[in-house]
Amino acid sequence: MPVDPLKLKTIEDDDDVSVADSEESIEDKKQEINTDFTFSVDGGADWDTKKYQWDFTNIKQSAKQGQKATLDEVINSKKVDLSGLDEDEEEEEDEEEVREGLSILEKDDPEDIVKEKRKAEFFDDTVIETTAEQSESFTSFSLSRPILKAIAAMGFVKPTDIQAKSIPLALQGRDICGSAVTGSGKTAAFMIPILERLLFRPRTVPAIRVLVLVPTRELGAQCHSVATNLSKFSTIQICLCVGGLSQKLQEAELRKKPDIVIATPGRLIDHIHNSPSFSLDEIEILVIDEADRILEDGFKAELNEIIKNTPVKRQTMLFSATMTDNVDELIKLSLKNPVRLFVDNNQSMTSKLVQEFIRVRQHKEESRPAILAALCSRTYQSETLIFFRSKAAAHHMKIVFGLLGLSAAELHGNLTQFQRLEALENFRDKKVNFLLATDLASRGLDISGIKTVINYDMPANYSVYVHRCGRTARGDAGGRAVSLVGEQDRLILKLALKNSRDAVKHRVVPSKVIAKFETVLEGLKDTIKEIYVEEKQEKLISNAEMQVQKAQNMILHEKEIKSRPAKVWFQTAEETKAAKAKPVDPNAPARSKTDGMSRKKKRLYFARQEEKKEQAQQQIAAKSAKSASKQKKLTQFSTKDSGKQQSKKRNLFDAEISRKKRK
Ligand SMILES: Nc1ncnc2c1ncn2[C@@H]1O[C@H](COP(=O)(O)OP(=O)(O)OP(=O)(O)O)[C@@H](O)[C@H]1O
Repeated sequence: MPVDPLKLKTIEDDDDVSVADSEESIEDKKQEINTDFTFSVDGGADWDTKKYQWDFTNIKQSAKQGQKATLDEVINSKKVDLSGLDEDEEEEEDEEEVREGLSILEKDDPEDIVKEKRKAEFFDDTVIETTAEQSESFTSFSLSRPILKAIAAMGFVKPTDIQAKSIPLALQGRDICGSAVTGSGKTAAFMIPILERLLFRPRTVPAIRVLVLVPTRELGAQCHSVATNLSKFSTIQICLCVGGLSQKLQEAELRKKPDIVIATPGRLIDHIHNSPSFSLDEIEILVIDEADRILEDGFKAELNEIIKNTPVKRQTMLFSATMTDNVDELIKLSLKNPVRLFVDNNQSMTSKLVQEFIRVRQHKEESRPAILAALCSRTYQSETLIFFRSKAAAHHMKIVFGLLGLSAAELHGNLTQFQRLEALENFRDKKVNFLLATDLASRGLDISGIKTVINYDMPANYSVYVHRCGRTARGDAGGRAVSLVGEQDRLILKLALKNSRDAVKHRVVPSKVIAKFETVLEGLKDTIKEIYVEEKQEKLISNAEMQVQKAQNMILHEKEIKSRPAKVWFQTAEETKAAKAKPVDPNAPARSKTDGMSRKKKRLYFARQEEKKEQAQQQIAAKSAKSASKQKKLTQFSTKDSGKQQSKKRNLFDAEISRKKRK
């Protein structure tokens, strides 16, 4: 297969690192290649004992700290005593199989056949077998010593499946669409071959050759940490360009032309337009991590702008646990003969994950805070990550948890970058037992030791559910995902059941326990109000202080400030607004019925669609039952039985979630 001759050399079997770059000085070479090192399979640790942990110490230094957190002090002074609340009632846990009746989710759309045909034409689906050696050791990829040494230092002994499959192809310069379950090592799957190829870069003229796009700042920081560790025995330079960190420092780093830039789309575009001399003209490898997220509507305009600025002749690699293979979405990335590497069934969960569901009845929606408080006080008391749909809900619960004496950090977009990184570190280092987060934390974050993920409310779609749950049960570790499921979440529940590999559980929090916690929370209402008032006052004071500081700066440095060039953004304010309102691409596929709907409306819409499908199926079943009864005229249904049928129809949700099979 002809591969585009990229400037970055592709490693062939007979290539030798020591003669690769005649321009490098002997000192450089010594630094890069330590010939004493030999890769040993016993040298590293396995999943459980691995040494590597991300480190944000340097990154935090360039993040603005913002106002000092006084909230914790206020909450602590108002804490309540919960002792005696969890005396007698034991939480029930019912094991059950709830998979029956899921056939309605089977695809029977004739359009699928056309789609499959297009995929077959678009992807290079030649089966690429991984050799036994490639699955057993990193040495089989002919990697250079500095890379092997770093891999060993990180405690990696054997490549994971996605690594074994993607490393040889990426080394050949092939375009890749890669998917494997959460926590399966996708970052190293693209970073190892990139670093290996960079060892062979021409050194005389520095250039930004690799761009890694990530959807969130935290994921960027984590990816930067992995790349820095994997390249620590080389001279490869890596720059992190994400929002919330000092733009000035980033500009200075970019001027030095680092080999790799890891960026979030917004900050990258800011640099393209506002940092003199920065461009993506020399990019030879583009990686889009969490690609399905970056291909979503929210990032569409930004992605188009970035792609427009990168050379067409490049290697492109896309990775995600829920990777799209929708050809329409991928075509605009001008992939060349891409290989589809779907290691697990795309959308599937790791087999180490236990999923539990707690039903929240429609008239009991307001019990969610009490259910969560009960779960976290009694059952999941540490190493628990809790997801909320909104920043306000996560923050509210942070106050509630504080008052209940449950140590928690919050992670969402209303915090400064410094606070966000610190929250992550505090949770990772077990300084707090709970992390209360929005979907900002749902993708990619790798925090070892998370035992439980709780979905306080279900996300808008199933792939977000997969990513949220994927924060636990990573690598070889086990984990549990506990979800509070309301009437409107039936579709996601069904998909979760359909795609789960093992039994799922139905957890019942005893109503007496919920009632007790409801009473406690009711008693806290006034205190919570007081805290909000204090918080608001604190914010007003700090805003006023900021204004004063700004005014002082203006007085002192007016000339310099006014002479700064005005910032440029690739869209006008109107265009940004319009982009949010309608698809930017005139050739984009027609809007789906749910486009523009709020998440709540979307969920209701999907639930209603599901209901309609079910009703249609039930009608068909009823019709065939009727015709069957006609043939056997003597058979009479008792009124009791038909009553049962009726109630079964009405309570299909009940049947799904609470059909019990005690073990
Ligand atoms: N070959 C390996 N051996 C042991 N540990 C590994 C190996 N490769 C990666 N890891 C570790 O596995 C963990 C998960 O890796 P990573 O975050 O890259 O997963 P991922 O597949 O990108 O997950 P997600 O889909 O959630 O983003 C990390 O802690 C990483 O250090």
